[in-house]
Amino acid sequence: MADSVGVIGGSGLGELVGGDRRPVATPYGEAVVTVGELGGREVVFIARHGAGHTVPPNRVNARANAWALACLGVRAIVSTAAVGSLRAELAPERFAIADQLVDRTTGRAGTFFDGADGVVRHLPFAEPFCPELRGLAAAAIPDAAPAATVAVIDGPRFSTAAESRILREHGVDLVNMTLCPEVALAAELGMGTVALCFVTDTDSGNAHDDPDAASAELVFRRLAAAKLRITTALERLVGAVPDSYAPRPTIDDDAIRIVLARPAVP
Ligand SMILES: CSC[C@H]1O[C@H](OP(=O)(O)O)[C@H](O)[C@@H]1O
Ligand SMILES: Nc1ncnc2[nH]cnc12
Repeated sequence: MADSVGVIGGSGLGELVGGDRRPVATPYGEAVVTVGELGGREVVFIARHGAGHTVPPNRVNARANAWALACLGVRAIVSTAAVGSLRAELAPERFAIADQLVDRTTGRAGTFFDGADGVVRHLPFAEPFCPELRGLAAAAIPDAAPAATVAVIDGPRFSTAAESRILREHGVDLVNMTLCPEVALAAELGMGTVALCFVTDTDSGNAHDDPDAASAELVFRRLAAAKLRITTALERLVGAVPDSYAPRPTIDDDAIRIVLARPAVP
């Protein structure tokens, strides 16, 4: 049987597939998954912020989520991310496929290889997202910008105008609060990721009275209005992942096996 595709739903996608939500105990605490169907195939769905957006970005248990998906046999992860845009050409309501990350988060548990049991590995991360999955996404969602550099900030507050300007001057296209360390943790467990970004706002805005400047109210309103578009794009992308999909080798299998054998805590 084909491997399930993992789907991590971001803001606005607390519920996506029918099926029972069930807790999975992991060494890092509980993950909540729903095994269901999307795009004609079995998916393991995780709502990043919980079903009712009760988990803020700085408290997402990304290690528990990645560990649960890997244990359930997932090899490809398709995620969604609401993003603020720093570029006029990436206007609100556009899709973009992330290809680079700038990690501006602090203090998040960002690795499975923290040396606790003597297993130390260093993830190659020049290409944080899986090129094969990005190519599939670009073909499946032709109106999406095919590449974008995303800076990930701690949140939950949005950026100041100065922070936003500095990111833009440093070549960043989009801003988000959750893709780090999620993408690296998935790669550490041998899973490939593609992130479908949906532009909800212009971050701190292009003028002091920019109506597209970020606010949670605006982000949720735009996500709600676009839910069908986002779900349809996800279905296409999930349906495009071939049964033969094999992630790029990242960390050696022995080390991954050791991480996945760690005892779950109830
Ligand atoms: C609700 S405003 C900010 C919130 O939206 C994004 O979430 P996600 O990446 O899960 O789609 C952003 O990262 C923040 O968590
Ligand atoms: N402007 C922004 N900054 C960070 N995360 C976001 N998610 C949606 N819009 C955002």
